[in-house]
Amino acid sequence: MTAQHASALFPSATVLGYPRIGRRRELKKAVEAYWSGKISQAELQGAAEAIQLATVGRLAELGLTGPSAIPGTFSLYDQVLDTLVAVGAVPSRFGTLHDADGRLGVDAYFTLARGNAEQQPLEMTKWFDTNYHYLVPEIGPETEFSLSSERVVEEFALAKAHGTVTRPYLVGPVTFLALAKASDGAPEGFSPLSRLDDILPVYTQLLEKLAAAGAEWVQLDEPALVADLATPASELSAAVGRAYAALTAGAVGAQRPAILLSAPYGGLGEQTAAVAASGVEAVALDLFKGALPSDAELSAWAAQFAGKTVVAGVVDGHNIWRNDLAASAAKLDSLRAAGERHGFALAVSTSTSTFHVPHDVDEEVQLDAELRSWLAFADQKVREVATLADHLADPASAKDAIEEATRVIATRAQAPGVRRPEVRERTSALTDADFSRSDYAVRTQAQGAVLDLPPLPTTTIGSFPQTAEVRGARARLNRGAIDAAEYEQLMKDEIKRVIELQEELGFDVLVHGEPERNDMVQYFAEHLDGFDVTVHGWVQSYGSRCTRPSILWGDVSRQAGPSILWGDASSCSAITVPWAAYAQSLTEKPVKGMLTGPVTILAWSFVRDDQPLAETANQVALALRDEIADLEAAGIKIIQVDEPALRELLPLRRADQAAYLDWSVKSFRLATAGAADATQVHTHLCYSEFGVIIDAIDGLDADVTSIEAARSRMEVVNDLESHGFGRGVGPGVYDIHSPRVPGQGEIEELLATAVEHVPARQIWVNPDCGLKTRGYEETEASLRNLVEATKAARVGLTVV
Ligand code: MET
Ligand SMILES: [Zn+2]
Repeated sequence: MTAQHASALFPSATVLGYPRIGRRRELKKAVEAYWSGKISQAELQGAAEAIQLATVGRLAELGLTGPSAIPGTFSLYDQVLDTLVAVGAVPSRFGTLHDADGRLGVDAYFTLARGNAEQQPLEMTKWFDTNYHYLVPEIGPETEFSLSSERVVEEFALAKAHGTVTRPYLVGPVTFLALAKASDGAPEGFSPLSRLDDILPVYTQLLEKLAAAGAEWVQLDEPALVADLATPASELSAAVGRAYAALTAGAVGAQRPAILLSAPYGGLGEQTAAVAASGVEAVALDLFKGALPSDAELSAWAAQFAGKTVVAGVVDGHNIWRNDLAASAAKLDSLRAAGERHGFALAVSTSTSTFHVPHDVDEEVQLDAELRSWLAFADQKVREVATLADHLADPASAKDAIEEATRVIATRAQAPGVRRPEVRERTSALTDADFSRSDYAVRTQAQGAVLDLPPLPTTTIGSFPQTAEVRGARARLNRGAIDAAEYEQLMKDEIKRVIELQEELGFDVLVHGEPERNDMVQYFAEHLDGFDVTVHGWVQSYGSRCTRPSILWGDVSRQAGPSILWGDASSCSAITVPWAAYAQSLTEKPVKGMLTGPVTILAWSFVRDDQPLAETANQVALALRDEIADLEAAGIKIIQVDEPALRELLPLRRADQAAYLDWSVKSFRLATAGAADATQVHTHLCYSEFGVIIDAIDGLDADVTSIEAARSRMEVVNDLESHGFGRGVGPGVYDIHSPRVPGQGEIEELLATAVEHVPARQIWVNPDCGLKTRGYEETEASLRNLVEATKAARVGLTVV
């Protein structure tokens, strides 16, 4: 057994992180007000501090009382960006963002996140298998590292001044570099992880400052260790060894806080040995997604952690179902026994940060009380963790709470709507034929006869800017201030405006603009049985952007009853048909019908955990298949089924990926395979790491696929080329995540790159994603440039 470190004891209960957007999205409001010049930097700072202090107060109230039990996981925008500015790793393309004192201030921080007139922002991509997007560091041989922001120290000092010693959080050095991309100028094959030795001194310096400020523990987050990334596993292990040898070299207390290395989102697998061998004082393991070793292997596994604290993440931080406390207590009991034999201490935690779930179920008073009793949001999870810590201290004290959880979970299984025979009969009767369309060649011909499209057809991804009027109309409908007929008219007016705008701009394939959709998943959830929606259940998606995932708790089908909208037409159970049909009635050009695909509906909802995802996906797919049939019957010739989340649910371990891709691709095919040959099926995916799942995308068998490409400067066309992707594809030429208007010349260049790599007959021209969050002014200017650039690109183009 190694010597016990002279560090403070780790608290018995903690969470790995907490929502930072505020219970009423106060951070979103403050940050956006700052961006638009409505509040000063000091006011923004005041709002940020108020959220941090409210969090500390709330977590203490919920039972995180010991020193260092409360994580300092606040962020103004993104935790990877926080770490990037702390170590000063500004990509050289931004020039000088540091001030005269070598600091990166708030404006530099937001420039990296949002870009400026000359520079695109940092690329954004999904954080592990979640719907959270982080900013991707760009690291090259030229990147200079220097301590450039002490925000994490200041945040710690703020809480301390108010009486609480928190546990500061940073993305660990291995994960920070493993998630970085090579900078533009870096030589071929350059690996950001090769800069590890250069970044470590800055972390050491920061740890020293934290210790000086009184921090007893720091949390270094290393989720890269639970995923199979491009970096070989042996290199990651070696990096963990080097990094934590350096970071633990100083004495705890005087030179650094004790270190909690956290590994959320899955099991450490073969990285366990490297982590256990490192000198860190505590390790947080995801024991919800990851598993405890079998009884036979437990002892050898446990022996590795001698002298440390194992922080057992037994409460899922990533979904909203009430924890099976009895099962968690059993895991903890066997861990405790192992810990007693092998000399490690034990603490209880969530498996991941809870910022993937909303704040508090008790806010959702409109939900059925029974459904509410099945759920645990962040605050409830804190209580669950505290209960389990009580169990470890004194089993009798937690007995009632554990039994209550067992009882509630049992009632859920029997509740009406959870299993409906008519839905299950349909999914169990499916055969292979239900999953396939005719050959692509046959379809292209049939579609060509119906659609008369120019080369490089232009279109958008579906949504147009959601104006304050549109959102206001929906709020008034919900309040009862206007009736359904009035609301319907307002939406129709908006659709008409959007159709006229697209005609005027010269688009080839139009959209109705999706004004009636508060959210692309929630809208469907509201029209399907088996779902419920929340009022305050916001979670951060990126920066100030939040989504409100729906709750998929029962068997899914289209609702049988009439909708409150569309008078007589409502006797059918259609979700989108009347809006699409209305839009089509206004123009000769084809209007795309817009659906959200089954995988995305699952990924962006909180999904039932009581059956395989494949079964749930097929239920949703059948509902969409019914909708497609109704759209065709209403004269819609192009139908887009968005699957922006296909990549997101991809398991982090390679060994699990094939099974996922099989059911996810099949569910999309099940949704779309009922379409006639002449109906052109589109899909939309919004991320740029296309290469990873290109076979799956091919497997979707969509006629046209639009994807993100502008932010990553068309890198995706290389993947398309090397794969020999043969169907229609629209690599986005306008990054809608930033307010920047792309110039016509810039778009022409992107298109030139695209047609160099992919046959022009396959190319579509479109933005990266929907325009919902943009303002009209910048959108119109950007779309005008897009259409004009396309016209220029068509000149002299030979399409074969
Ligand atoms: C996140 S993907 C968005 C697709 C949707 N059709 C839209 O345009 O908003
Ligand atoms: Zn998108």
